[in-house]
Amino acid sequence: MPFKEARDRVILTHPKGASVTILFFGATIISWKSPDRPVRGGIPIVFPNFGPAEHPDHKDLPQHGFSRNAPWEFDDSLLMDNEAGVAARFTLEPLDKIRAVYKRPFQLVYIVTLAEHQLTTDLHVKNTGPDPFEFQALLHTYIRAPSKEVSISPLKGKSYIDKTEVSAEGRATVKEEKRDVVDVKKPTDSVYENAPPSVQVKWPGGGVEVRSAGFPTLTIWNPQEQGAEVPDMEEGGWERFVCVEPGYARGFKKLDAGSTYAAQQVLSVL
Ligand SMILES: O=P(O)(O)OC[C@H]1O[C@H](O)[C@H](O)[C@@H](O)[C@@H]1O
Repeated sequence: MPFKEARDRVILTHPKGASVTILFFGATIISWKSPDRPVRGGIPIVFPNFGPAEHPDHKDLPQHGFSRNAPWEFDDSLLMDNEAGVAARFTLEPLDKIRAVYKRPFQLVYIVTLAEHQLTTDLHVKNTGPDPFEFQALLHTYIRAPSKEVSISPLKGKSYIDKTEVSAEGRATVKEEKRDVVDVKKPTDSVYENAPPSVQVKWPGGGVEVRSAGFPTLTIWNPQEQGAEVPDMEEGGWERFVCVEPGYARGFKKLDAGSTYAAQQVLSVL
Protein backbone atom coordinates (compact mmCIF):
# COMPACT_ATOMS: atom_id res chain seq x y z
CA MET A 1 0.00 0.00 0.00
CA PRO A 2 1.65 3.23 -1.06
CA PHE A 3 -0.53 5.33 1.23
CA LYS A 4 -1.94 5.25 4.73
CA GLU A 5 -4.88 7.35 5.68
CA ALA A 6 -5.65 8.63 9.15
CA ARG A 7 -8.43 10.89 10.43
CA ASP A 8 -6.57 14.08 9.61
CA ARG A 9 -3.75 13.07 7.30
CA VAL A 10 -2.42 10.78 4.64
CA ILE A 11 1.10 9.37 4.47
CA LEU A 12 2.46 8.47 1.05
CA THR A 13 5.29 5.98 1.01
CA HIS A 14 7.63 5.50 -1.90
CA PRO A 15 8.88 1.92 -2.50
CA LYS A 16 12.48 3.12 -1.91
CA GLY A 17 11.61 4.42 1.57
CA ALA A 18 10.82 8.11 1.13
CA SER A 19 7.63 9.39 2.70
CA VAL A 20 5.52 12.50 2.90
CA THR A 21 2.83 13.34 5.45
CA ILE A 22 0.05 15.65 4.27
CA LEU A 23 -2.62 17.06 6.56
CA PHE A 24 -6.11 17.41 5.09
CA PHE A 25 -6.07 20.78 6.82
CA GLY A 26 -4.83 23.08 4.07
CA ALA A 27 -3.32 20.07 2.24
CA THR A 28 -0.24 21.11 4.24
CA ILE A 29 2.84 18.93 3.99
CA ILE A 30 4.21 18.62 7.52
CA SER A 31 6.89 16.02 6.98
CA TRP A 32 9.00 14.88 4.07
CA LYS A 33 11.67 12.26 4.46
CA SER A 34 14.02 10.99 1.83
CA PRO A 35 15.36 7.45 2.28
CA ASP A 36 18.11 6.60 4.71
CA ARG A 37 18.71 10.10 6.04
CA PRO A 38 17.93 10.53 9.71
CA VAL A 39 15.49 13.30 10.53
CA ARG A 40 17.19 16.57 11.56
CA GLY A 41 14.81 17.50 14.36
CA GLY A 42 12.23 15.90 16.62
CA ILE A 43 13.54 13.06 18.81
CA PRO A 44 15.82 10.73 16.86
CA ILE A 45 16.71 7.57 18.81
CA VAL A 46 20.41 6.83 19.12
CA PHE A 47 21.44 3.15 19.52
CA PRO A 48 23.80 1.28 19.98
CA ASN A 49 26.55 3.94 19.72
CA PHE A 50 26.57 7.65 20.47
CA GLY A 51 28.80 9.64 18.13
CA PRO A 52 31.35 7.77 16.04
CA ALA A 53 31.79 4.09 16.86
CA GLU A 54 34.28 3.39 19.66
CA HIS A 55 33.31 -0.15 20.68
CA PRO A 56 34.47 -3.13 18.58
CA ASP A 57 30.82 -4.32 18.28
CA HIS A 58 30.00 -1.02 16.57
CA LYS A 59 32.90 -0.77 14.15
CA ASP A 60 30.71 -1.05 11.04
CA LEU A 61 28.09 1.42 12.27
CA PRO A 62 27.61 5.07 11.36
CA GLN A 63 27.57 7.99 13.81
CA HIS A 64 24.75 7.46 16.38
CA GLY A 65 24.15 3.86 15.24
CA PHE A 66 21.31 2.51 13.11
CA SER A 67 18.08 3.00 15.06
CA ARG A 68 17.37 6.49 13.74
CA ASN A 69 17.62 5.29 10.14
CA ALA A 70 15.68 2.03 10.45
CA PRO A 71 11.98 1.32 9.82
CA TRP A 72 10.34 0.50 13.17
CA GLU A 73 7.27 -1.70 13.55
CA PHE A 74 3.94 -0.32 14.72
CA ASP A 75 1.26 -2.91 15.43
CA ASP A 76 -1.68 -0.59 14.64
CA SER A 77 -3.07 -0.61 18.15
CA LEU A 78 -2.80 1.78 21.06
CA LEU A 79 -1.55 0.76 24.50
CA MET A 80 -3.65 3.43 26.13
CA ASP A 81 -6.39 5.66 24.80
CA ASN A 82 -8.15 7.83 27.35
CA GLU A 83 -8.11 11.28 28.95
CA ALA A 84 -4.90 10.47 30.81
CA GLY A 85 -3.03 9.74 27.64
CA VAL A 86 -2.74 8.14 24.26
CA ALA A 87 0.13 5.69 23.95
CA ALA A 88 1.63 3.85 21.02
CA ARG A 89 4.34 1.19 20.97
CA PHE A 90 7.05 0.73 18.36
CA THR A 91 9.61 -2.03 18.11
CA LEU A 92 12.87 -2.63 16.28
CA GLU A 93 14.53 -6.01 15.87
CA PRO A 94 17.56 -6.93 13.77
CA LEU A 95 16.47 -6.60 10.16
CA ASP A 96 18.73 -8.12 7.49
CA LYS A 97 20.22 -4.68 6.85
CA ILE A 98 21.09 -4.30 10.53
CA ARG A 99 22.34 -7.87 10.93
CA ALA A 100 24.82 -7.23 8.12
CA VAL A 101 26.59 -4.59 10.25
CA TYR A 102 25.72 -5.49 13.85
CA LYS A 103 25.75 -9.01 15.27
CA ARG A 104 24.09 -8.65 18.67
CA PRO A 105 20.54 -10.00 18.99
CA PHE A 106 18.32 -7.32 20.55
CA GLN A 107 14.86 -5.91 20.69
CA LEU A 108 14.15 -2.19 21.13
CA VAL A 109 10.74 -1.11 22.39
CA TYR A 110 9.76 2.56 22.26
CA ILE A 111 6.57 3.77 23.90
CA VAL A 112 5.32 7.25 23.12
CA THR A 113 2.67 8.58 25.52
CA LEU A 114 0.94 11.83 24.75
CA ALA A 115 -0.88 13.67 27.55
CA GLU A 116 -2.40 17.11 27.38
CA HIS A 117 0.81 19.02 28.18
CA GLN A 118 3.32 16.22 28.43
CA LEU A 119 5.13 13.82 26.12
CA THR A 120 6.67 10.69 27.61
CA THR A 121 9.07 8.46 25.71
CA ASP A 122 10.16 5.12 27.16
CA LEU A 123 13.00 3.19 25.61
CA HIS A 124 13.59 -0.47 26.45
CA VAL A 125 16.59 -2.41 25.21
CA LYS A 126 16.32 -6.18 25.53
CA ASN A 127 19.22 -8.55 25.07
CA THR A 128 17.59 -11.46 23.22
CA GLY A 129 20.85 -13.33 22.66
CA PRO A 130 22.85 -15.84 24.72
CA ASP A 131 25.74 -13.47 25.65
CA PRO A 132 26.03 -10.12 27.40
CA PHE A 133 26.63 -7.07 25.20
CA GLU A 134 27.50 -3.39 25.67
CA PHE A 135 25.80 -0.39 24.13
CA GLN A 136 25.00 3.28 24.38
CA ALA A 137 21.53 4.79 23.89
CA LEU A 138 20.17 8.31 23.81
CA LEU A 139 17.11 10.36 22.95
CA HIS A 140 18.38 13.19 20.73
CA THR A 141 15.67 15.69 21.66
CA TYR A 142 15.53 18.88 19.59
CA ILE A 143 13.66 21.66 21.39
CA ARG A 144 12.47 24.49 19.20
CA ALA A 145 13.79 27.64 20.90
CA PRO A 146 15.84 30.78 20.08
CA SER A 147 19.30 29.33 20.72
CA LYS A 148 20.95 32.65 21.66
CA GLU A 149 18.39 33.13 24.43
CA VAL A 150 18.05 29.66 25.90
CA SER A 151 19.10 28.85 29.45
CA ILE A 152 19.37 25.38 30.97
CA SER A 153 19.60 24.56 34.68
CA PRO A 154 20.47 23.15 37.16
CA LEU A 155 23.81 21.78 35.97
CA LYS A 156 26.17 23.68 38.29
CA GLY A 157 28.73 21.42 39.92
CA LYS A 158 28.21 18.62 37.37
CA SER A 159 31.16 17.00 35.61
CA TYR A 160 31.14 17.12 31.84
CA ILE A 161 33.25 16.56 28.80
CA ASP A 162 33.47 19.26 26.18
CA LYS A 163 33.40 17.82 22.67
CA THR A 164 34.09 21.25 21.12
CA GLU A 165 37.70 21.09 22.42
CA VAL A 166 40.07 20.81 19.46
CA SER A 167 42.53 18.28 20.87
CA ALA A 168 41.71 14.68 21.75
CA GLU A 169 43.24 15.34 25.17
CA GLY A 170 40.99 18.38 25.64
CA ARG A 171 37.94 16.36 24.68
CA ALA A 172 38.84 13.64 27.18
CA THR A 173 39.40 16.08 30.07
CA VAL A 174 36.59 16.17 32.59
CA LYS A 175 35.50 19.74 33.41
CA GLU A 176 33.24 21.02 36.17
CA GLU A 177 30.25 23.19 35.30
CA LYS A 178 30.61 26.53 37.10
CA ARG A 179 27.58 28.30 35.71
CA ASP A 180 24.23 28.54 37.51
CA VAL A 181 22.60 28.64 34.13
CA VAL A 182 24.07 27.04 31.01
CA ASP A 183 23.60 28.65 27.60
CA VAL A 184 24.51 27.74 24.03
CA LYS A 185 25.50 31.20 22.77
CA LYS A 186 28.73 29.73 21.49
CA PRO A 187 29.13 26.32 19.83
CA THR A 188 28.28 23.80 22.56
CA ASP A 189 28.63 20.03 22.68
CA SER A 190 28.80 18.99 26.34
CA VAL A 191 28.14 15.59 27.85
CA TYR A 192 27.22 15.92 31.54
CA GLU A 193 27.60 12.99 33.91
CA ASN A 194 25.26 12.13 36.82
CA ALA A 195 22.58 14.12 35.06
CA PRO A 196 19.96 15.66 37.34
CA PRO A 197 16.53 13.99 37.14
CA SER A 198 15.09 17.21 35.77
CA VAL A 199 16.37 20.26 33.88
CA GLN A 200 14.49 23.36 32.90
CA VAL A 201 15.06 24.76 29.44
CA LYS A 202 13.83 28.35 29.31
CA TRP A 203 13.71 31.18 26.83
CA PRO A 204 11.75 34.44 26.76
CA GLY A 205 8.12 33.42 26.49
CA GLY A 206 8.57 29.68 26.79
CA GLY A 207 10.07 26.69 28.45
CA VAL A 208 10.19 22.94 28.68
CA GLU A 209 11.10 20.68 31.57
CA VAL A 210 13.10 17.62 30.56
CA ARG A 211 12.84 14.85 33.15
CA SER A 212 14.63 11.58 32.78
CA ALA A 213 15.08 8.29 34.55
CA GLY A 214 17.64 5.61 33.77
CA PHE A 215 19.72 7.94 31.60
CA PRO A 216 22.94 8.89 33.46
CA THR A 217 24.16 11.52 30.98
CA LEU A 218 22.70 14.68 29.50
CA THR A 219 24.17 16.08 26.31
CA ILE A 220 23.61 19.72 25.39
CA TRP A 221 24.29 20.52 21.72
CA ASN A 222 24.03 23.51 19.47
CA PRO A 223 26.72 24.22 16.87
CA GLN A 224 25.82 27.92 16.33
CA GLU A 225 27.50 29.21 13.11
CA GLN A 226 29.40 25.92 12.76
CA GLY A 227 26.00 24.47 11.87
CA ALA A 228 26.74 25.74 8.35
CA GLU A 229 29.11 22.74 8.08
CA VAL A 230 26.37 20.24 8.97
CA PRO A 231 25.29 19.06 5.51
CA ASP A 232 21.55 18.71 6.11
CA MET A 233 21.05 21.75 8.32
CA GLU A 234 19.18 24.64 6.78
CA GLU A 235 20.84 28.08 6.71
CA GLY A 236 20.36 29.63 10.15
CA GLY A 237 18.77 26.43 11.48
CA TRP A 238 21.11 26.55 14.49
CA GLU A 239 19.33 29.71 15.68
CA ARG A 240 16.09 27.82 16.21
CA PHE A 241 16.82 24.81 18.42
CA VAL A 242 18.73 23.43 21.33
CA CYS A 243 19.31 19.72 21.77
CA VAL A 244 18.91 18.38 25.30
CA GLU A 245 19.66 14.68 25.14
CA PRO A 246 19.18 12.27 28.03
CA GLY A 247 21.24 9.18 27.38
CA TYR A 248 23.74 6.54 28.31
CA ALA A 249 26.45 8.29 26.35
CA ARG A 250 29.67 7.86 28.36
CA GLY A 251 31.14 4.40 28.70
CA PHE A 252 28.89 1.49 27.84
CA LYS A 253 25.89 -0.12 29.49
CA LYS A 254 26.44 -3.85 29.91
CA LEU A 255 23.30 -5.91 29.41
CA ASP A 256 23.19 -9.57 30.42
CA ALA A 257 21.51 -12.22 28.28
CA GLY A 258 17.74 -12.00 28.64
CA SER A 259 17.88 -8.69 30.54
CA THR A 260 16.15 -5.44 29.69
CA TYR A 261 17.39 -1.89 30.20
CA ALA A 262 14.64 0.69 30.60
CA ALA A 263 14.95 4.47 30.52
CA GLN A 264 12.48 7.30 30.18
CA GLN A 265 12.24 10.94 29.16
CA VAL A 266 9.30 13.16 30.10
CA LEU A 267 8.88 16.53 28.40
CA SER A 268 6.48 18.99 30.03
CA VAL A 269 5.53 22.49 29.03
CA LEU A 270 6.57 25.02 31.66
O1 LIG B 1 24.77 15.33 12.86
P1 LIG B 1 24.28 14.23 13.78
O2 LIG B 1 24.87 12.90 13.44
O3 LIG B 1 22.78 14.19 13.84
O4 LIG B 1 24.80 14.61 15.23
C1 LIG B 1 24.45 15.81 15.82
C2 LIG B 1 25.11 15.95 17.18
O5 LIG B 1 24.63 14.93 18.02
C3 LIG B 1 25.05 15.01 19.40
O6 LIG B 1 24.49 16.12 20.02
C4 LIG B 1 26.54 15.04 19.51
O7 LIG B 1 26.95 15.33 20.83
C5 LIG B 1 27.15 16.02 18.56
O8 LIG B 1 28.57 15.85 18.58
C6 LIG B 1 26.61 15.83 17.16
O9 LIG B 1 27.18 16.79 16.30
